[in-house]
Amino acid sequence: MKSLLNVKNLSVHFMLEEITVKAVDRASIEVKENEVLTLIGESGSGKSVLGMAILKLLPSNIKIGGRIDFNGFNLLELPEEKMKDIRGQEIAWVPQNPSSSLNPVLKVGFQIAEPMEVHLGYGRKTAWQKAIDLLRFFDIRPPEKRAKQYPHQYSGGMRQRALVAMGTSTRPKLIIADEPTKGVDATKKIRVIELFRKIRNNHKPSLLIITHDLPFAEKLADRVAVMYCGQVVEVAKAETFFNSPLHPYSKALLESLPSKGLKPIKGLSPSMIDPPKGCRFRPRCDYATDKCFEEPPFNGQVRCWLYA
Ligand SMILES: Nc1ncnc2c1ncn2[C@@H]1O[C@H](COP(=O)(O)OP(=O)(O)OP(=O)(O)O)[C@@H](O)[C@H]1O
Ligand code: NI
Repeated sequence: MKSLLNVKNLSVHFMLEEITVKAVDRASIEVKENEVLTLIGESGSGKSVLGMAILKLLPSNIKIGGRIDFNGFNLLELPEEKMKDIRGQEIAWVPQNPSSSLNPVLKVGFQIAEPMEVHLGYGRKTAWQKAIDLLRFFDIRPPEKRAKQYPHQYSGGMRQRALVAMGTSTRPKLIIADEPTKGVDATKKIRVIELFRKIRNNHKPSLLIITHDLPFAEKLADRVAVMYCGQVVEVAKAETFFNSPLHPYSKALLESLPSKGLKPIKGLSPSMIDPPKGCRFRPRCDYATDKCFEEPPFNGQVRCWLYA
């Protein structure tokens, strides 16, 4: 499969008054055409920052390094003008909180139709009709009536599906979804899974799904990338990963699942201001040796001296 997105050695540092938060540190991920990559890891490991960096949605007090190649361009070098087109048409961002991401004073149908008018050049009527088709596709019924309603008239699940409809209306090549199961109860989670499967079968985009919900990731992923303290520590095929993870952190993460014994990971997440030297998981790792005070190598799959 051809590569669509290639994030190489990306670093994102928040420059605060007295401190620097190294939220992402030389992270590399690749998303191929028509594949689903899930980015997993504990809260605060830098997943959302990495996702937002791709769309350049971060505040200005950051220092950013590395490159983000998308479809032949390094996004970090693209002017804001061009980034707007990319955001409107080629890469969709489905944010974490559907409630605050829809405009409360605009009809949902309009919010779905507008990007198609702006970016695909559709006339108002055609765009409205397409918005209704999309609402139907995403099971928001009756679509004609729902299109004329405002976000507060929708349930939480419907708002999330409407946001996805909005993000996918221009048939982007890449969809980045941040924690799509956050706040979704177990019975409704299956619908979110179906939703992404449907998008995938329909217009065959690539998906980057950011989540700390491992069972959810397992149901959708072709490949998995694991983040720990701002770094990507393992990348693997989903099936291989969920059966036999390599990195000690990945192993611990899977063992902490209810289905695998609910064994909590010992110790605390390290600081991103002053991360541990060498391997960042070393202070919590059962396999650590003196070697681990040195920066672990990355052989393309796992960042750990055990596999060097
Ligand atoms: N605007 C900001 N200014 C300073 N630090 C920030 C900012 N945004 C995020 N951070 C820090 O960057 C780090 C990574 O945050 P991020 O939101 O990417 O984590 P995450 O892996 O997405 O976690 P979660 O699963 O909780 O969403 C955290 O330490 C966070 O406090
Ligand atoms: Ni996040």
